[in-house]
Amino acid sequence: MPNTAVDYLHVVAAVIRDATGNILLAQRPANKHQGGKWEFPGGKVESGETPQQALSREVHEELGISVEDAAPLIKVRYVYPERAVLLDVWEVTAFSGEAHGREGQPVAWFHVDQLSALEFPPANAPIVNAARLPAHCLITPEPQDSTKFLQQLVQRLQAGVRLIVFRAKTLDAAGYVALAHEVIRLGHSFGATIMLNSPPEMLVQADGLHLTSRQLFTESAASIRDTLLPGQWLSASCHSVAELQQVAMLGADFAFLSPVLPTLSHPGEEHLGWEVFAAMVDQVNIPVYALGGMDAHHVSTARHYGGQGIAAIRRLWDV
Ligand SMILES: Nc1nc2c([nH]c(=O)n2[C@H]2C[C@H](O)[C@@H](COP(=O)(O)OP(=O)(O)OP(=O)(O)O)O2)c(=O)[nH]1
Ligand SMILES: [Mg+2]
Repeated sequence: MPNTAVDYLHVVAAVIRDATGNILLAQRPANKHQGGKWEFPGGKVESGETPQQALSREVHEELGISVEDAAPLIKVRYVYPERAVLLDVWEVTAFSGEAHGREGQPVAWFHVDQLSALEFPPANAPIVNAARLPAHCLITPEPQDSTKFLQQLVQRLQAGVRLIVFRAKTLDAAGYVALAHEVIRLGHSFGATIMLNSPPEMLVQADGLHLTSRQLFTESAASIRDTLLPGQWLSASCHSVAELQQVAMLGADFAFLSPVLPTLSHPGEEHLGWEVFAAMVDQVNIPVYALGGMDAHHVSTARHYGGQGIAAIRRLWDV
């Protein structure tokens, strides 16, 4: 929860990707705060600078490259004993020049899967998650016919979907397990991350557990993180700041916040709108996907308002 009484030092940091998706990291000089650890290049915003100007300046000073395209990725507040920082993280998707450590610091390109094995400053866990997570998340619609469902799933995987919450409320336990087995097998053949709602016997093969907002305040939720294997993701659906804060408190890795826009399934229902979405996301340090009325075109808007990207059911399924 952001503590407004604290004076946060505004720091910009860059998740710089090359054409293959690898990420550029630098090692903090030993004599600096959090010295020796890997970091996303960046530094303090100087007075009179916009965050984007500070980002371009820091990246050029530290790496000798020019930022050509950048978009907000995540904001993280963290209170160290020595100082409180607001890490304002941008994704740099286009740059010119050859990156090198201009201040003598080691720099290296890493595959995203290598990131979780590196030592970062303690504030960085949500940034690493945001860097690893895609901008789109597919929540599966209720399966009517298993064969057709799996064919459509393969099409979505072929189209590039890499994060999927497999949800099926109408199947019985045996039906869910049987279909989950196939969803995991197909998803993994594309390198996709498959999240399940339940049940535990399938969870060992899946990449994580997704909680409904109703499950967030139950007794079992408090220790749910401990029931997962190392490296498995925990996520949840939210509709309020209280729920988002609970998700962060449970140690979850990401959340969905809905409904951001009017939906086809609940046309008359009240929705948050982008400004409220942004204000709510700003209260927590975890990646948040906008859900409700979203399609693939809303990704840059979602990022602009502080989101990780968009999550959708029908509009990512029936394309
Ligand atoms: N750049 C960067 N800073 C981070 C990360 N994680 C993290 O906790 N920090 C903290 C460490 C520092 O307290 C602060 C960045 O300040 P800094 O001293 O490196 O800033 P700077 O590059 O402007 O350095 P300087 O000119 O003052 O030497 O943010 C990260 O991933 N990247
Ligand atoms: Mg720096």
